[in-house]
Amino acid sequence: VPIADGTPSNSTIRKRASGVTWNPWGAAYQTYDYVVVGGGLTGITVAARLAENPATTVLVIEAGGDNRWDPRVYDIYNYGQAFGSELDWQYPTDAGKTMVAGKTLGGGSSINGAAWTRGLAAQYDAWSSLLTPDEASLNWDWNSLFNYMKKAIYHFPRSLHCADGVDSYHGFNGPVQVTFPDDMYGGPQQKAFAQSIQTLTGIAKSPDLNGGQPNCVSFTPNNMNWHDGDRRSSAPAAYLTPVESVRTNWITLVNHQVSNLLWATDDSKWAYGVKFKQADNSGQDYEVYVRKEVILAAGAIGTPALLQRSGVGDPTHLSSLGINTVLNLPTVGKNLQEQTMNALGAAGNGFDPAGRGPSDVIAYPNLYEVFGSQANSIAQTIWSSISQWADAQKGNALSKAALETIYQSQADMIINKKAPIVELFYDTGYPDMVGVLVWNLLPFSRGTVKITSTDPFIKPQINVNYFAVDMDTTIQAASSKLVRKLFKTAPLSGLTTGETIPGFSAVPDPNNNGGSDTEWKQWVKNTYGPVNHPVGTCAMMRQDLGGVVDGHLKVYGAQNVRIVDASIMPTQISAHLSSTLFGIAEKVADMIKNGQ
Ligand SMILES: Cc1cc2nc3c(=O)[nH]c(=O)nc-3n(C[C@H](O)[C@H](O)[C@H](O)COP(=O)(O)OP(=O)(O)OC[C@H]3O[C@@H](n4cnc5c(N)ncnc54)[C@H](O)[C@@H]3O)c2cc1C
Repeated sequence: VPIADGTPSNSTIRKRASGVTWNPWGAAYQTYDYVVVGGGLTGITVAARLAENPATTVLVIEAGGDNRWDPRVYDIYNYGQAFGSELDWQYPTDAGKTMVAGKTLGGGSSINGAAWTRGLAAQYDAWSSLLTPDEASLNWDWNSLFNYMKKAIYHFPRSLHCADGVDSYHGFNGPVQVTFPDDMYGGPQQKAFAQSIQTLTGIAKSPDLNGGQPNCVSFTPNNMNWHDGDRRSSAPAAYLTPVESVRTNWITLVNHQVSNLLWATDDSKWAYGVKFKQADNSGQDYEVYVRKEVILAAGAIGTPALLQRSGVGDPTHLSSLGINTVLNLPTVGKNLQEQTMNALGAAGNGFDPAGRGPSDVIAYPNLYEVFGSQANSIAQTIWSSISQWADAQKGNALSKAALETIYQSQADMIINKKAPIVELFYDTGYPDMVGVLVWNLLPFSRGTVKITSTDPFIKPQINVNYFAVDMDTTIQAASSKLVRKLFKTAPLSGLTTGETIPGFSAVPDPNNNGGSDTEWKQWVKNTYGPVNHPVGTCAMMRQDLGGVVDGHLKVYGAQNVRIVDASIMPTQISAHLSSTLFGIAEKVADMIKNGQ
C-alpha cells in the first residue's frame, strides 16, 4: 500500500519510495533507468515487466489517482459510473461530443467495458507492411502478437449458458484474469441474438473469437477476476497490486501530470527527464531524470499533446505557439481514428434476463454480411473512391499519397480479407430491454489532436472528423438498419414487443423494407456518440507514410523516447483494443529488455 518517504524536502539525499505514492518528493529530482509517462493500460504493463529485473529502476507518473479500491473502478457489474467524474478526462471533441478516457491509475483498463476480443490475424500482419522491409524481422504480425496477448492472461474457462472458449487461444500463466462473469445472463436473450444474426446474415457462430478470426458471432469473456469476487482485472490489479510491496525498484507516483520532456541542449535529441506538476495544477514544477529511456504511455490523446508541448511535431503549428521545434515530425497527432456508436433498442416481452452485469455476446459481420446483394457495388465504390478520400483527408495525414497507401491496405482488409466492418454488441437492458450497440470498426475518416496552448492543463483540440468520409455513415446506417431487421428475426423477435429506438416515427418504414438509407443516415448522425477507442496519433509506420515511431516504437530522430500506448496502432482493428494493447506492451517490454 502507499509508501511515500514523506520527507517534503528538496534535498537530493533521500530514501527512494516504492509502491504507489502521491508524494512528489518520493521521486522528484532523482534518476531512474526508465520513466514511464502515464500509468494506464500499457504504461503499467511495460513498467511491471521492466521492474522484474531488481537492478532496473522504474518510475511511473500518472495524472489520475489510485482508485483501485473504488467501486466505480473495480465493479464491472455497474459499468459506466466513472464516466463524467474526476476519473474521466472528458476530452471535448468536434461536433460537441465528449470522449471518455480513464484519468485514474490503470487508465482505460480501470473504467472500460472489459470486453475481451481480438482482431483479424491479417490486420496485425498488415502492420508489418507499413514498416520498412528490414523491420519485418521485428515481427509486428499476428503470430508474434498472439503469443504476447496470451502471455498477458490467465484464462479461466467456464462453460456457462452456451459460453465457451478455445483453450489454445488463451494463456494460463499471465496476470490479467479473463473469464465469464459469475452472474452471467442465463436468460434466452443472448442465445436468441446469436441465432437470429446467423439466420439474418449467414454469419458463422464460433466458440471463441479470440483466435484471429473474429468474423463470427460468439460469446466473449471479460477481464475480471473470479478469485476476487469478479472484480475488474485492470492493468494495475493484474500487474501492480500483487508485487507492489516487493518490487522496491518500481515507484508509481499518482496525482501528478507530466507537462514536458526535458531535452539535452546539445542537439543530441536525448531526453534527460521530464517536468511534472500536481495534477490539480497547484504547487511547484518538479523534474525527474532518466538514465535510459523515457517511455510515453499517456494514451492516444495525451501522448501526442505531450510531444507537441515538448517541441515534437509540425514546426508551423509549434512555432505558432512559440514552441521551438526539437524534432520535425508533422504527423504527431494526425491519423486519429475513432469509431462512432449508435444504440438501438426493443422492448422486452417480460422475459427474465436471469443475470446481471456485462453482456457477453458480440457479432462481427463483414461487408458481405452487412450489405448482402449490395456488397459488390459498395466494394467497387470503396476502391474507386480511395484517391478522392485521400485527397479530402490529406490534411489529417502526412500526404495524399501516404493516406492512399494506408487506405489501400484498409480496403484490402475489408474487401479481400473480409475483416469485420461493424461490431454488433448485444446489451441486455441498454438502451431498452433488448439492446444492440452498433459501431463502424474501420472508419475512413481521419482526425487530429492539436494543442492550442503551451499550458499542459489546457486540453488539446481533438478533431475526430466524424463521418467526414460518407462511406463511414453508409456503413453505420446499413448496420443500424440490419439491427431493425434483427429485432424482427426469430427467435429474438419472440422476446420483444417491438423496436423502440429509433422507433418508426424517427426512422419510418412504410414499405416494410427497413426504411430509407437517407433517413437512417440522418438518425445515425443525430444520435451517435464516440466509442472511446482512439488510435493512430503517433503511428508505427515508415516515415514516408507519416509514422511517428519505428518498429521498435522509438520516436524517429530521438535517442531515447519510446511510445507504447494506443497512439502507435497505425490502423483500427476489428476488435475492442485492450487485449491487443496488453500484447503490444508485453512485446515492447521484451524488446527493451533485450536491448532492441
Ligand atoms: C469508456 C471506455 C470503454 C472501453 N471499453 C473497452 C472494452 O470493453 N474492451 C476493451 O478491450 N477495450 C475497451 N476500451 C479501450 C481500452 O481501455 C483503451 O484502448 C486502453 O485503455 C488504452 O490504453 P493506453 O495505455 O493507450 O491508454 P490509457 O489506458 O488511457 O492510459 C493513459 C494514462 O495516461 C495518463 N495520462 C495522460 N496524460 C498524462 C500526463 N500528461 N501525465 C501523466 N499521466 C497522463 C492517463 O490518466 C491514463 O491513466 C474502452 C475504453 C474506454 C475509454
